[in-house]
Amino acid sequence: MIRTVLTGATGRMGATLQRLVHDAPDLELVGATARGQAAQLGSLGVPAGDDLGRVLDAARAQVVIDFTSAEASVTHARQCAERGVALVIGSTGFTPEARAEVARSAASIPVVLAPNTSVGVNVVIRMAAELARVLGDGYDVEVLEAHHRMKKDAPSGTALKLAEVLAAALGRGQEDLTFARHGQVGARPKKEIGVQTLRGGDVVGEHTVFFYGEGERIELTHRATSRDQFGLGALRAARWVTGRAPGLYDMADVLGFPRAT
Ligand SMILES: NC(=O)C1=CN([C@@H]2O[C@H](COP(=O)(O)OP(=O)(O)OC[C@H]3O[C@@H](n4cnc5c(N)ncnc54)[C@H](OP(=O)(O)O)[C@@H]3O)[C@@H](O)[C@H]2O)C=CC1
Ligand SMILES: O=C(O)C1=N[C@H](C(=O)O)C[C@H](O)C1
Repeated sequence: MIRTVLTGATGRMGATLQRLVHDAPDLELVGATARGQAAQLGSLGVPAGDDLGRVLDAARAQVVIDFTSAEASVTHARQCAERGVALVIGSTGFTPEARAEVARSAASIPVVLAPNTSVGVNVVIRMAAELARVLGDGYDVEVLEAHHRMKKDAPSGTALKLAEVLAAALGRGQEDLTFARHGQVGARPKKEIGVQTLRGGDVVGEHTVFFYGEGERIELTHRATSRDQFGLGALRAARWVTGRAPGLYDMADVLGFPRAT
């Protein structure tokens, strides 16, 4: 049994993961954390609280699954590194500096950092890169994402990953990404990759890549209708990362895909 700790266990993903770990034959929940609502975790019967370090000291964990926030995940990565515990991070909203801090922790433990743990989305990311390579510069590329009204970061981590992978496939850079348009923006620069955000209701997560050509367009869409696929992918990542060599990995590594970027 893989001894597993969940951070953010009271959250939307945390609640999903509690159920999935409970149902998994090869994973055992040995600890849990939350922030303001940590008192709710008492009924789990495992070490719990608002401090991952203390929970890890009591739990003899092998892996932590972390869906909280980028800020919290940086601290969690440091706490795991200090104790030699493997880590799966699903949190999004990382600044380049926060990501670099996680990479520093990953020098001493294995870390999977994945803005989207659904297998389907990762297949779409791969297909999007392939389409971009085949279609080349003759098509205008736009990424559209939609999420529930409670989501804090924008654009989604998945949309950013798609944009990064598309830019790499087309030989473009960060300077070609445009995150919003308003006012007299002028004609669309040929190399621009637009990333647009919608927020509302209970949308679990939707991403579309548009390739707009002359007289045709191609749309590649993933729609999540439940959080279970994110959770099942995170469990797959937890099994894969436990016992690995230190390093910063992503879902492409977990799924055995060649790295897109
Ligand atoms: N990789 C993927 O496939 C997916 C990624 N996500 C990402 O996962 C993250 C969480 O999403 P979601 O579950 O919807 O968010 P929620 O707001 O529902 O849950 C966040 C959880 O994290 C806890 N938390 C926040 N800050 C801290 C902290 N400093 N220390 C400990 N616990 C903390 C909260 O505790 P409390 O409630 O007590 O404050 C809560 O339990 C987001 O970044 C989201 O974008 C979401 C879905 C899929
Ligand atoms: O916050 C969410 O809900 C989600 N966040 C991830 C992201 O930012 O890409 C993944 C998923 O679409 C749900």
